[in-house]
Amino acid sequence: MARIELDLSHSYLEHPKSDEDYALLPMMMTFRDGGAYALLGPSGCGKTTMLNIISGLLKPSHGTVHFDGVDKTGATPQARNIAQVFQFPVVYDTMTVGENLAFPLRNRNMPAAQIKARVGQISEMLELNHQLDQRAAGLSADAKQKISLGRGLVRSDVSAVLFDEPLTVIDPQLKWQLRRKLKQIHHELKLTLIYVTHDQVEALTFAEQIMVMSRGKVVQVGTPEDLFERPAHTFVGHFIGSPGMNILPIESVDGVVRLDGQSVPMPAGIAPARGHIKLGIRPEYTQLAEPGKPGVFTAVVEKVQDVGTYQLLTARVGSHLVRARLDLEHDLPKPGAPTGLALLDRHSCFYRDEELIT
Ligand SMILES: Nc1ncnc2c1ncn2[C@@H]1O[C@H](COP(=O)(O)OP(=O)(O)OP(=O)(O)O)[C@@H](O)[C@H]1O
Repeated sequence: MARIELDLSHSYLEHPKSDEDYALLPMMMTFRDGGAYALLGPSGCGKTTMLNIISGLLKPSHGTVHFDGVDKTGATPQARNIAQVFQFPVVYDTMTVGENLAFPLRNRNMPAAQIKARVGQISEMLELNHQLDQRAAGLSADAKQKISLGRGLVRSDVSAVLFDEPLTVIDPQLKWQLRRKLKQIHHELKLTLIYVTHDQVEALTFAEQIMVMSRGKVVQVGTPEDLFERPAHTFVGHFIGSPGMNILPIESVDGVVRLDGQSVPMPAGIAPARGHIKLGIRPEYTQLAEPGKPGVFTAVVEKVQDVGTYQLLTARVGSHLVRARLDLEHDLPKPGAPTGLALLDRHSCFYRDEELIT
Protein backbone atom coordinates (compact mmCIF):
# COMPACT_ATOMS: atom_id res chain seq x y z
CA MET A 1 0.00 0.00 0.00
CA ALA A 2 1.13 3.52 -0.65
CA ARG A 3 0.48 7.12 0.27
CA ILE A 4 -0.33 8.90 -2.97
CA GLU A 5 0.31 12.62 -3.42
CA LEU A 6 -0.85 14.70 -6.36
CA ASP A 7 0.39 18.21 -7.07
CA LEU A 8 -0.80 18.86 -10.59
CA SER A 9 -3.20 20.15 -13.21
CA HIS A 10 -4.24 18.62 -16.49
CA SER A 11 -5.38 19.92 -19.84
CA TYR A 12 -6.05 17.75 -22.87
CA LEU A 13 -5.22 20.82 -25.00
CA GLU A 14 -1.70 21.61 -26.01
CA HIS A 15 -1.96 25.32 -25.23
CA PRO A 16 -4.61 25.84 -22.55
CA LYS A 17 -5.58 29.49 -22.17
CA SER A 18 -8.35 29.72 -19.59
CA ASP A 19 -9.68 27.63 -16.70
CA GLU A 20 -12.27 26.08 -19.06
CA ASP A 21 -9.42 24.46 -21.00
CA TYR A 22 -8.41 22.36 -17.97
CA ALA A 23 -9.92 18.95 -17.12
CA LEU A 24 -8.20 19.33 -13.72
CA LEU A 25 -7.39 22.74 -12.26
CA PRO A 26 -4.24 23.05 -10.12
CA MET A 27 -4.70 20.87 -7.03
CA MET A 28 -2.78 19.26 -4.19
CA MET A 29 -4.25 16.05 -2.87
CA THR A 30 -3.06 13.31 -0.53
CA PHE A 31 -4.49 9.80 -0.34
CA ARG A 32 -3.53 8.21 2.96
CA ASP A 33 -1.95 4.76 2.97
CA GLY A 34 -4.79 2.32 3.61
CA GLY A 35 -7.59 4.89 3.23
CA ALA A 36 -10.93 4.40 1.44
CA TYR A 37 -11.69 7.33 -0.85
CA ALA A 38 -14.46 8.20 -3.26
CA LEU A 39 -14.13 10.71 -6.10
CA LEU A 40 -17.66 12.01 -6.48
CA GLY A 41 -19.07 14.47 -8.97
CA PRO A 42 -21.26 14.91 -12.03
CA SER A 43 -20.33 13.73 -15.50
CA GLY A 44 -17.39 15.62 -16.98
CA CYS A 45 -16.04 17.01 -13.67
CA GLY A 46 -12.69 15.23 -14.08
CA LYS A 47 -13.00 12.05 -12.00
CA THR A 48 -11.77 9.64 -14.66
CA THR A 49 -8.98 12.02 -15.60
CA MET A 50 -7.79 12.01 -11.98
CA LEU A 51 -8.08 8.22 -11.72
CA ASN A 52 -6.14 7.71 -14.96
CA ILE A 53 -3.40 10.05 -13.72
CA ILE A 54 -3.14 8.04 -10.49
CA SER A 55 -3.01 4.73 -12.36
CA GLY A 56 -0.46 5.96 -14.91
CA LEU A 57 -2.72 5.59 -17.95
CA LEU A 58 -2.41 9.36 -18.34
CA LYS A 59 0.50 11.71 -17.61
CA PRO A 60 -0.54 15.06 -16.13
CA SER A 61 0.21 17.98 -18.43
CA HIS A 62 1.63 19.85 -15.40
CA GLY A 63 2.95 18.71 -12.03
CA THR A 64 3.79 15.48 -10.25
CA VAL A 65 2.47 12.24 -8.78
CA HIS A 66 4.32 10.72 -5.81
CA PHE A 67 3.86 7.26 -4.29
CA ASP A 68 5.39 7.06 -0.79
CA GLY A 69 7.53 10.09 -1.58
CA VAL A 70 8.88 8.61 -4.84
CA ASP A 71 8.19 10.53 -8.06
CA LYS A 72 6.04 8.28 -10.28
CA THR A 73 4.81 10.96 -12.69
CA GLY A 74 6.09 9.19 -15.79
CA ALA A 75 5.76 5.60 -14.51
CA THR A 76 3.55 3.01 -16.23
CA PRO A 77 0.59 1.38 -14.43
CA GLN A 78 2.72 -1.79 -14.00
CA ALA A 79 5.56 0.17 -12.43
CA ARG A 80 3.08 1.75 -10.02
CA ASN A 81 1.73 -1.64 -9.00
CA ILE A 82 -1.90 -0.61 -9.26
CA ALA A 83 -4.96 -2.88 -9.49
CA GLN A 84 -7.97 -1.57 -11.41
CA VAL A 85 -11.63 -2.48 -11.63
CA PHE A 86 -13.57 -0.97 -14.51
CA GLN A 87 -17.26 -0.40 -15.24
CA PHE A 88 -17.54 -3.61 -17.22
CA PRO A 89 -16.25 -7.04 -16.19
CA VAL A 90 -12.77 -8.09 -17.29
CA VAL A 91 -12.70 -11.88 -16.86
CA TYR A 92 -11.33 -14.83 -18.79
CA ASP A 93 -14.34 -16.82 -19.97
CA THR A 94 -12.38 -20.02 -20.50
CA MET A 95 -11.14 -20.05 -16.90
CA THR A 96 -13.08 -21.02 -13.80
CA VAL A 97 -13.99 -18.43 -11.17
CA GLY A 98 -11.15 -19.69 -8.98
CA GLU A 99 -8.60 -19.50 -11.82
CA ASN A 100 -9.71 -15.98 -12.63
CA LEU A 101 -9.20 -14.91 -9.04
CA ALA A 102 -5.84 -16.67 -8.84
CA PHE A 103 -4.58 -15.17 -12.11
CA PRO A 104 -3.00 -11.94 -10.73
CA LEU A 105 -1.23 -14.03 -8.04
CA ARG A 106 0.01 -16.77 -10.42
CA ASN A 107 1.43 -13.99 -12.61
CA ARG A 108 3.59 -12.98 -9.71
CA ASN A 109 4.67 -16.55 -8.93
CA MET A 110 3.06 -16.72 -5.55
CA PRO A 111 3.37 -20.22 -4.00
CA ALA A 112 0.31 -22.40 -4.64
CA ALA A 113 -0.65 -22.74 -0.97
CA GLN A 114 -0.68 -18.97 -0.51
CA ILE A 115 -2.72 -18.52 -3.68
CA LYS A 116 -5.26 -21.04 -2.43
CA ALA A 117 -5.54 -19.27 0.92
CA ARG A 118 -5.92 -15.80 -0.58
CA VAL A 119 -8.41 -16.89 -3.25
CA GLY A 120 -10.36 -18.65 -0.49
CA GLN A 121 -10.41 -15.48 1.63
CA ILE A 122 -11.46 -13.15 -1.22
CA SER A 123 -14.06 -15.53 -2.66
CA GLU A 124 -15.62 -15.94 0.75
CA MET A 125 -15.80 -12.18 1.25
CA LEU A 126 -17.52 -11.75 -2.11
CA GLU A 127 -19.65 -14.88 -1.66
CA LEU A 128 -18.11 -16.53 -4.70
CA ASN A 129 -16.75 -19.50 -2.73
CA HIS A 130 -19.45 -21.93 -3.86
CA GLN A 131 -18.74 -21.09 -7.53
CA LEU A 132 -14.95 -21.46 -7.59
CA ASP A 133 -14.98 -24.45 -9.96
CA GLN A 134 -17.57 -23.01 -12.32
CA ARG A 135 -16.50 -21.66 -15.73
CA ALA A 136 -16.83 -17.88 -15.98
CA ALA A 137 -18.35 -18.15 -19.48
CA GLY A 138 -21.88 -19.02 -18.39
CA LEU A 139 -22.15 -16.54 -15.52
CA SER A 140 -24.38 -13.45 -15.36
CA ALA A 141 -22.92 -9.93 -15.77
CA ASP A 142 -23.36 -9.45 -12.00
CA ALA A 143 -21.32 -12.53 -11.14
CA LYS A 144 -18.64 -11.62 -13.67
CA GLN A 145 -18.32 -8.16 -12.17
CA LYS A 146 -17.94 -9.73 -8.72
CA ILE A 147 -15.03 -11.73 -10.15
CA SER A 148 -13.52 -8.48 -11.49
CA LEU A 149 -13.86 -6.95 -8.03
CA GLY A 150 -12.20 -10.05 -6.56
CA ARG A 151 -9.34 -9.86 -9.04
CA GLY A 152 -8.83 -6.22 -8.11
CA LEU A 153 -8.73 -7.03 -4.42
CA VAL A 154 -6.81 -10.31 -4.44
CA ARG A 155 -3.26 -8.95 -4.30
CA SER A 156 -2.20 -7.62 -0.93
CA ASP A 157 0.99 -6.00 -2.29
CA VAL A 158 -0.59 -3.40 -4.59
CA SER A 159 -0.06 0.34 -4.05
CA ALA A 160 -3.79 0.94 -4.43
CA VAL A 161 -6.94 -0.51 -5.95
CA LEU A 162 -8.77 1.89 -8.27
CA PHE A 163 -12.44 1.45 -9.10
CA ASP A 164 -14.13 3.30 -11.98
CA GLU A 165 -17.91 3.12 -11.43
CA PRO A 166 -17.64 -0.64 -10.77
CA LEU A 167 -21.27 -1.21 -9.82
CA THR A 168 -22.83 0.24 -13.00
CA VAL A 169 -23.79 -3.16 -14.45
CA ILE A 170 -24.90 -4.64 -11.13
CA ASP A 171 -28.58 -5.01 -10.37
CA PRO A 172 -29.91 -2.64 -7.67
CA GLN A 173 -30.41 -5.20 -4.90
CA LEU A 174 -26.93 -6.70 -5.30
CA LYS A 175 -25.48 -3.20 -5.68
CA TRP A 176 -26.75 -2.40 -2.22
CA GLN A 177 -25.09 -5.52 -0.78
CA LEU A 178 -21.81 -4.97 -2.61
CA ARG A 179 -21.48 -1.37 -1.43
CA ARG A 180 -21.58 -2.60 2.14
CA LYS A 181 -19.37 -5.57 1.33
CA LEU A 182 -16.66 -3.31 -0.12
CA LYS A 183 -16.67 -1.24 3.04
CA GLN A 184 -16.27 -4.39 5.13
CA ILE A 185 -13.54 -5.70 2.82
CA HIS A 186 -11.67 -2.42 3.18
CA HIS A 187 -11.93 -2.74 6.93
CA GLU A 188 -10.47 -6.25 6.84
CA LEU A 189 -7.84 -5.90 4.11
CA LYS A 190 -6.72 -2.30 4.82
CA LEU A 191 -6.01 -1.65 1.14
CA THR A 192 -5.81 1.90 -0.27
CA LEU A 193 -9.04 2.09 -2.27
CA ILE A 194 -9.99 4.93 -4.63
CA TYR A 195 -13.47 4.71 -6.02
CA VAL A 196 -14.93 6.90 -8.77
CA THR A 197 -18.66 7.40 -8.86
CA HIS A 198 -21.31 9.97 -9.72
CA ASP A 199 -23.67 8.28 -7.25
CA GLN A 200 -23.65 9.93 -3.83
CA VAL A 201 -25.20 6.91 -2.07
CA GLU A 202 -22.37 4.72 -3.36
CA ALA A 203 -19.75 7.24 -2.24
CA LEU A 204 -21.33 7.87 1.15
CA THR A 205 -21.69 4.16 1.99
CA PHE A 206 -18.26 3.13 0.85
CA ALA A 207 -15.76 5.86 1.60
CA GLU A 208 -14.15 7.27 4.73
CA GLN A 209 -13.19 10.40 2.82
CA ILE A 210 -15.10 11.77 -0.14
CA MET A 211 -13.60 14.19 -2.64
CA VAL A 212 -16.39 16.14 -4.25
CA MET A 213 -15.44 17.47 -7.66
CA SER A 214 -17.02 20.12 -9.83
CA ARG A 215 -15.62 21.34 -13.15
CA GLY A 216 -12.07 20.14 -12.68
CA LYS A 217 -11.85 21.29 -9.08
CA VAL A 218 -11.97 19.38 -5.79
CA VAL A 219 -14.45 21.53 -3.88
CA GLN A 220 -14.44 19.56 -0.61
CA VAL A 221 -12.70 16.58 0.94
CA GLY A 222 -14.49 15.23 3.96
CA THR A 223 -16.35 12.49 5.76
CA PRO A 224 -19.97 11.83 4.82
CA GLU A 225 -20.93 13.75 7.95
CA ASP A 226 -18.78 16.79 7.00
CA LEU A 227 -20.42 16.93 3.58
CA PHE A 228 -23.87 16.73 5.05
CA GLU A 229 -23.48 19.03 8.05
CA ARG A 230 -21.00 21.63 6.78
CA PRO A 231 -20.83 21.71 2.98
CA ALA A 232 -17.76 23.81 2.19
CA HIS A 233 -19.28 25.04 -1.08
CA THR A 234 -22.87 25.60 -2.22
CA PHE A 235 -22.23 22.99 -4.96
CA VAL A 236 -21.67 20.34 -2.27
CA GLY A 237 -24.83 21.48 -0.49
CA HIS A 238 -26.85 21.03 -3.70
CA PHE A 239 -25.15 17.85 -4.85
CA ILE A 240 -25.22 15.88 -1.58
CA GLY A 241 -28.60 15.08 -0.08
CA SER A 242 -31.97 14.13 -1.41
CA PRO A 243 -33.17 16.69 -2.12
CA GLY A 244 -30.12 18.94 -1.79
CA MET A 245 -29.64 21.84 0.59
CA ASN A 246 -31.91 24.89 0.34
CA ILE A 247 -29.64 27.77 -0.67
CA LEU A 248 -31.15 31.24 -0.36
CA PRO A 249 -29.72 34.72 -0.98
CA ILE A 250 -30.09 36.78 2.18
CA GLU A 251 -28.96 40.09 3.56
CA SER A 252 -27.68 39.98 7.09
CA VAL A 253 -27.73 43.21 9.08
CA ASP A 254 -27.46 43.72 12.82
CA GLY A 255 -29.85 41.28 14.42
CA VAL A 256 -32.05 40.96 11.31
CA VAL A 257 -32.07 38.73 8.23
CA ARG A 258 -33.77 39.83 5.00
CA LEU A 259 -34.96 37.43 2.35
CA ASP A 260 -36.90 38.68 -0.66
CA GLY A 261 -38.43 41.63 1.18
CA GLN A 262 -39.15 39.80 4.44
CA SER A 263 -37.16 40.75 7.51
CA VAL A 264 -37.05 38.46 10.52
CA PRO A 265 -35.15 38.81 13.76
CA MET A 266 -32.07 36.62 14.15
CA PRO A 267 -32.47 33.82 16.72
CA ALA A 268 -30.16 34.01 19.74
CA GLY A 269 -26.75 32.47 19.14
CA ILE A 270 -26.83 32.86 15.32
CA ALA A 271 -24.47 35.50 14.00
CA PRO A 272 -23.83 35.27 10.27
CA ALA A 273 -21.38 37.60 8.58
CA ARG A 274 -22.90 40.94 7.56
CA GLY A 275 -23.97 41.83 4.07
CA HIS A 276 -25.34 39.99 1.05
CA ILE A 277 -24.57 36.32 1.61
CA LYS A 278 -26.28 32.96 1.08
CA LEU A 279 -28.06 30.89 3.68
CA GLY A 280 -27.94 27.09 3.39
CA ILE A 281 -30.27 24.84 5.33
CA ARG A 282 -30.86 21.15 4.70
CA PRO A 283 -34.48 20.03 4.07
CA GLU A 284 -33.93 17.65 7.04
CA TYR A 285 -33.41 20.66 9.33
CA THR A 286 -36.10 22.90 7.84
CA GLN A 287 -39.01 22.95 10.26
CA LEU A 288 -42.55 24.32 10.29
CA ALA A 289 -42.90 27.08 12.88
CA GLU A 290 -44.99 30.06 13.83
CA PRO A 291 -44.35 33.05 11.51
CA GLY A 292 -42.97 36.12 13.27
CA LYS A 293 -40.75 34.15 15.65
CA PRO A 294 -36.98 34.72 15.31
CA GLY A 295 -35.62 32.91 12.25
CA VAL A 296 -39.08 32.01 10.92
CA PHE A 297 -40.13 33.19 7.45
CA THR A 298 -43.64 33.30 6.03
CA ALA A 299 -44.08 30.84 3.18
CA VAL A 300 -46.87 29.54 0.93
CA VAL A 301 -47.16 25.78 0.48
CA GLU A 302 -46.73 24.63 -3.14
CA LYS A 303 -47.02 20.88 -2.72
CA VAL A 304 -46.73 18.02 -0.28
CA GLN A 305 -45.47 14.60 -1.39
CA ASP A 306 -45.56 11.37 0.58
CA VAL A 307 -42.17 9.79 -0.15
CA GLY A 308 -42.71 6.60 1.82
CA THR A 309 -40.58 7.18 4.91
CA TYR A 310 -41.12 10.96 5.10
CA GLN A 311 -43.18 13.80 3.61
CA LEU A 312 -41.58 16.37 1.37
CA LEU A 313 -43.08 19.82 1.66
CA THR A 314 -42.24 22.41 -1.00
CA ALA A 315 -43.07 25.99 -0.13
CA ARG A 316 -42.40 29.39 -1.63
CA VAL A 317 -40.67 32.11 0.36
CA GLY A 318 -40.96 35.17 -1.88
CA SER A 319 -39.64 33.96 -5.22
CA HIS A 320 -37.65 31.05 -3.74
CA LEU A 321 -38.69 27.42 -3.38
CA VAL A 322 -37.74 25.81 -0.09
CA ARG A 323 -38.02 22.10 0.74
CA ALA A 324 -38.59 20.48 4.11
CA ARG A 325 -38.34 16.74 4.88
CA LEU A 326 -40.88 16.11 7.60
CA ASP A 327 -41.99 13.07 9.61
CA LEU A 328 -45.03 11.20 8.37
CA GLU A 329 -46.98 11.98 11.54
CA HIS A 330 -46.86 15.74 10.86
CA ASP A 331 -50.26 17.07 9.80
CA LEU A 332 -49.12 19.34 6.96
CA PRO A 333 -50.84 22.44 5.57
CA LYS A 334 -52.45 22.08 2.13
CA PRO A 335 -51.11 23.62 -1.10
CA GLY A 336 -51.91 27.34 -1.22
CA ALA A 337 -51.96 27.66 2.59
CA PRO A 338 -49.61 30.05 4.38
CA THR A 339 -47.12 28.56 6.81
CA GLY A 340 -43.97 29.50 8.70
CA LEU A 341 -40.57 27.95 7.99
CA ALA A 342 -37.73 28.09 10.50
CA LEU A 343 -34.62 28.54 8.37
CA LEU A 344 -32.13 29.89 10.87
CA ASP A 345 -30.78 27.66 13.58
CA ARG A 346 -27.54 25.95 14.57
CA HIS A 347 -27.72 23.81 11.40
CA SER A 348 -27.74 26.84 9.09
CA CYS A 349 -24.62 27.44 6.99
CA PHE A 350 -23.65 30.77 5.45
CA TYR A 351 -21.83 31.29 2.17
CA ARG A 352 -20.00 34.15 0.50
CA ASP A 353 -18.98 33.73 -3.15
CA GLU A 354 -20.32 30.16 -2.85
CA GLU A 355 -17.72 29.30 -0.16
CA LEU A 356 -18.66 28.46 3.43
CA ILE A 357 -18.04 31.32 5.85
CA THR A 358 -16.32 29.74 8.84
N1 LIG B 1 -9.23 12.08 -24.08
C1 LIG B 1 -9.78 13.28 -23.93
N2 LIG B 1 -9.52 14.27 -24.80
C2 LIG B 1 -10.06 15.50 -24.63
N3 LIG B 1 -10.88 15.84 -23.62
C3 LIG B 1 -11.18 14.90 -22.74
C4 LIG B 1 -10.65 13.56 -22.83
N4 LIG B 1 -11.13 12.84 -21.78
C5 LIG B 1 -11.90 13.69 -21.07
N5 LIG B 1 -11.95 14.89 -21.63
C6 LIG B 1 -12.66 16.08 -21.10
O1 LIG B 1 -12.16 16.36 -19.80
C7 LIG B 1 -13.21 16.71 -18.90
C8 LIG B 1 -13.23 15.74 -17.72
O2 LIG B 1 -13.59 14.44 -18.21
P1 LIG B 1 -13.59 13.13 -17.30
O3 LIG B 1 -13.90 11.97 -18.16
O4 LIG B 1 -12.36 13.09 -16.48
O5 LIG B 1 -14.82 13.43 -16.33
P2 LIG B 1 -15.68 12.42 -15.44
O6 LIG B 1 -16.04 13.18 -14.22
O7 LIG B 1 -14.96 11.14 -15.27
O8 LIG B 1 -16.97 12.21 -16.34
P3 LIG B 1 -17.78 10.87 -16.64
O9 LIG B 1 -18.44 10.48 -15.35
O10 LIG B 1 -18.74 11.29 -17.70
O11 LIG B 1 -16.77 9.87 -17.14
C9 LIG B 1 -14.49 16.71 -19.72
O12 LIG B 1 -14.72 18.02 -20.15
C10 LIG B 1 -14.15 15.81 -20.89
O13 LIG B 1 -14.89 16.18 -22.04
